[in-house]
Amino acid sequence: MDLRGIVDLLSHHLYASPRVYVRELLQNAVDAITARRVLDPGAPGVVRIETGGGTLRVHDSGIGLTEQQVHELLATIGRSSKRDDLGFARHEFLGQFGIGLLSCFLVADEIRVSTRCGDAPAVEWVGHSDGHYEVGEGEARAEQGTTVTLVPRRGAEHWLRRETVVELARLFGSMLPIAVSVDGESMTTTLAPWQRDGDEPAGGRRARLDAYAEQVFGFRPFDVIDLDVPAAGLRGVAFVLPMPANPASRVAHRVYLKQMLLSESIEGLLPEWAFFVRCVVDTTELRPTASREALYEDGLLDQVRESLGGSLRGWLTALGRTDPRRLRLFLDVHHLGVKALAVHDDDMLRLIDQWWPFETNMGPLTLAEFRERYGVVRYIPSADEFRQLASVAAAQSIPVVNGGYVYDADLLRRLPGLGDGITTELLTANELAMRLDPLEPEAELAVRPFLTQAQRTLDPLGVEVLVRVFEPAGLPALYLLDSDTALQMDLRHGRDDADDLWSSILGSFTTSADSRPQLVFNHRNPLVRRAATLGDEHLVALAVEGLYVQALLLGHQPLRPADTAALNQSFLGLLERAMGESR
Ligand SMILES: Nc1ncnc2c1ncn2[C@@H]1O[C@H](COP(=O)(O)OP(=O)(O)OP(=O)(O)O)[C@@H](O)[C@H]1O
Repeated sequence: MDLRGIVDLLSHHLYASPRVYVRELLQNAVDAITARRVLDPGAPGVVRIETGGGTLRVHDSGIGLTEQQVHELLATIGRSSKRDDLGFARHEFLGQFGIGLLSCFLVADEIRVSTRCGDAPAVEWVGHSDGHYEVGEGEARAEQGTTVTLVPRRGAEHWLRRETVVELARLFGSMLPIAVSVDGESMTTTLAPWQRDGDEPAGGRRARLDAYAEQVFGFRPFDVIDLDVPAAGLRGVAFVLPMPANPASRVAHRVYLKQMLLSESIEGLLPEWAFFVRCVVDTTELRPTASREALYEDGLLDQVRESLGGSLRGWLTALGRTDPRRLRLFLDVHHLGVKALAVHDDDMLRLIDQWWPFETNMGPLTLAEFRERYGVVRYIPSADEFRQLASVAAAQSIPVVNGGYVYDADLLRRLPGLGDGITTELLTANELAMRLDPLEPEAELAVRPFLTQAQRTLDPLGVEVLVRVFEPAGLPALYLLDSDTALQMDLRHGRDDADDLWSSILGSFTTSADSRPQLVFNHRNPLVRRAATLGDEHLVALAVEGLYVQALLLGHQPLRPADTAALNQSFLGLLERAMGESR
């Protein structure tokens, strides 16, 4: 068979980079040692890699191959000694597909395998990338095991250089339980992040993990969370990011399979909401895809995802119980993620309820604190409306929460679902207007002429005029526009400006009720009282327009061209009157 097509397939479609050849060689060496130790548990376990001299040599003290196995296993694509009689991957091995050795053709033109199994004579197999191979008598080997020699392809020599091999052997093999060396230098670390050493001093493990996260992920973790899913033979550590993460960004984790690095960028290991951690895990049971760069989506992976999500949730709730100050610090950075989660998860909603300070018109308070002080959780679902109403509501002693930030209105709506007799209530501009005190009948009668004239002045601007008594007395008028009315106004404007078809479509959304924004004059305000008793109609009109625009500005409302015209008219008119009088 001509292997060139197969090599092309592997390099362009299966493996992300030729660097995986080191992983595949290490993996075969480790598997061979595992196989030998099944028969002889005390057998040596070393992998020595040598560079230089124009080739790369990988020696292992593994089980080796007989001549018959060489013919059967090395000369046939897809043949593997690591599957059982039924064709299932055998649990103790890393390999299973019978194609890994071919990845060496990504960097080599020739692969030589010199091997001895037990007392059988040594054999040498030489395979070429064009598909032909020879099998012959091997050089005598003092030790049982295998040496794989790669003769580089032209242009691929750099993949076999010492520095590259050291880097790749460390990357893929540093956590292996078997000693790996390159030109005599050890590649294996003493302790993997998920391992514990009884002799390690208190705080020593945390310092070690912090250093690991900094080196591998580039950040000093806010905290570390141990992960353990026995069903998947999974152990690991989740590092909590110390900075906000974009919930939409790809979250990739480092996954080891039986302590050999599978990939640095495995997605889908955790639930989507867990974007605030990066993990390093080792698993014995999850299955890799043939490229070994992703995990096979199966029921076990689902189970792992759920269980790891549970560990993160458990960490969060425990933090709330044991160290609320740190939980607050965590929420400062990751509240968006936790809120996203709380939209569907009661435990997280409780956490937000207890620990996340909301903006309220009585200062920042958690919802639990708010309830304790004021009972009903009254909230305004839009930040603009909150800004408009907060101070007036406060002056009437109506405490209210700003539910206008991302997820907040959803969370507030869900809050009563937590039970414990929690009640919430929406506060709209209209409701606030209804809570302002009406005038005594006599006073009401006295202001009627003023009200009629004010209404006439503001009719062209589409505003309804009211007079009420409210705090603070220093505020002459309040502009109230709730979101429903604002929508209706937008639709009406759109309908007036649009062509027939579009305007009939918009018309079907507008309600027949004539909802207009309201300007509420404050009868407690001395200026308003004076204006109400003025006989001078022109001056009243100027004052009403001026107070109207001031109320708009206080309510952070945008000025339409008609509002700006009213502002000019009132300002210039009042100036003129003032100058005329002083003349
Ligand atoms: N160093 C080695 N010592 C002993 N046998 C080996 C060695 N390298 C390869 N083999 C044999 O060659 C077979 C094919 O190896 P190859 O790497 O192509 O596939 P695999 O390891 O079985 O599976 P995968 O494609 O998943 O890596 C192995 O199943 C094994 O029997």
